[in-house]
Amino acid sequence: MKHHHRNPRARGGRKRQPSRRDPLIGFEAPVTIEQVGARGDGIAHIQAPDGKAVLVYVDCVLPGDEVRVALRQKRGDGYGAEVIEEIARTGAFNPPRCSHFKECGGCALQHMSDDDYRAWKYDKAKTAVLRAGIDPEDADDLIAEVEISPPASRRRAGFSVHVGATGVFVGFHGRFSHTVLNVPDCAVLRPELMAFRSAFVDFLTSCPPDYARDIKEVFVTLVDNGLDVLIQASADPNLDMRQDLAEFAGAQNLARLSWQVGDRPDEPVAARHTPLVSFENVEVSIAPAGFLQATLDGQQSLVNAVKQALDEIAPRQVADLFCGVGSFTFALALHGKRRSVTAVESDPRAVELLQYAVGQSGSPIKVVKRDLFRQPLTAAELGAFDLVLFDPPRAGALAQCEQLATGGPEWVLAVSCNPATFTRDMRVLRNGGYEIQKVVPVDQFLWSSHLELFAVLRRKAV
Ligand SMILES: C[S@@+](CC[C@H](N)C(=O)[O-])C[C@H]1O[C@@H](n2cnc3c(N)ncnc32)[C@H](O)[C@@H]1O
Repeated sequence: MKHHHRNPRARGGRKRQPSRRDPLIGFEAPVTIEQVGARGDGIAHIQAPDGKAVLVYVDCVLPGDEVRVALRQKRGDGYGAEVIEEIARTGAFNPPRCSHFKECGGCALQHMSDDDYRAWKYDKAKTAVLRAGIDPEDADDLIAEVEISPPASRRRAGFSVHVGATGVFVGFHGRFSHTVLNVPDCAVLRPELMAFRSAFVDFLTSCPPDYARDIKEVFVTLVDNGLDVLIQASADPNLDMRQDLAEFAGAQNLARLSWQVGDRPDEPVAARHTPLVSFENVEVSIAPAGFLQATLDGQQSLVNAVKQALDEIAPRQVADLFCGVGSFTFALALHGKRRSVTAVESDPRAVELLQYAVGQSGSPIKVVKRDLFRQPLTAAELGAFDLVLFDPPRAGALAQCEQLATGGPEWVLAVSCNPATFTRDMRVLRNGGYEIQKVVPVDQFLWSSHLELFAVLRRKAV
């Protein structure tokens, strides 16, 4: 076989230049923090040696703080900068709630006072609503108070794992780094997840390092009857490791422990009880690391908002799009008067598990497997419903919103985990004749920059 060696000069290309270090990396300057940006970091400007204003993003600071920073890396349109000296702290600074706040990449805003934090999340919702084209005078009337999940309430976590010469680490990545940090006093996770994390560190410490080193991540979900755990690894466990894991699952009373290599299907190593969650008293099983709302409080806030809308709208035929295993589906079908629901989802496992729960409970729900990005419900199909709820992944529901804009029903309920795609989708719906009647911000990722938004939309009468 002939090999073609590429010679850039032979083809008139330029000789590759040795990479040159950015002269601003390492540059130090005093700054006053102007505001907290969308990702939770402080935003300020410094003057570079050439006189140009340079945007810097600074962690763990508040507006008004005066600090001396060193530029560490290029970040977007500016530079990530580290505080090397605190000159004057003027912001209402809350003592961080865990010992690893400054190093850990998990939370960005623990140091804000509770009132400022609430106001910051509200502003995030308001920015999304204003960008959707709502008149600034109307925005505050539309947006409800932010519903914030309390500390120690997150019921799902993906811990990174590193087993090496320096020890065993099960936790989160450091800020802008690949280093895995142990997080023994994380303030956002449920105590059951914290106890698991610590037991898993002990387990990996006692394992032969050769087995333990294959483990890259562990996903833990607290369900109604225990913990459902999925280990992501680079190789299959051998017989000894399987035996050890089964014993560990027993000792920790896990509901299920599964193992997955890359994208291959996961396999149960210890299936002790079927992991169950309950929606409107209907038990549903989840797939390993399958989607659930991040906190029970957040799920309840969203479901309550859905129920309130049902009470006001009294629909008869409902579509629940991107339904997962049914966090909203059973409320839509069973709250108050029973009504028929068509629930649509692309993930085959979620479809199967929801279908099973529907069959067992005799709920008036039809489950459909369909890819709503490629094949959204068409305007003609949407004619069968008087209410559509959609709850897409972070990418949003553009294709579906385009169909809703041309032929959607009178009422739409939108749930979003990404304010940017929420804004885009709301614009499409508003251009199609919908009015946003209400927005409920729901914060399930305490002290992070994430926010969920629930919106009620109604088609304007023509
Ligand atoms: C944010 S989750 C919401 C799930 C559910 N509504 C809940 O609250 O539990 C988004 C869901 O959309 C599903 N999904 C992702 N891409 C999809 C697509 N192209 N078509 C249909 N469903 C999709 C995911 O599998 C996931 O279940």
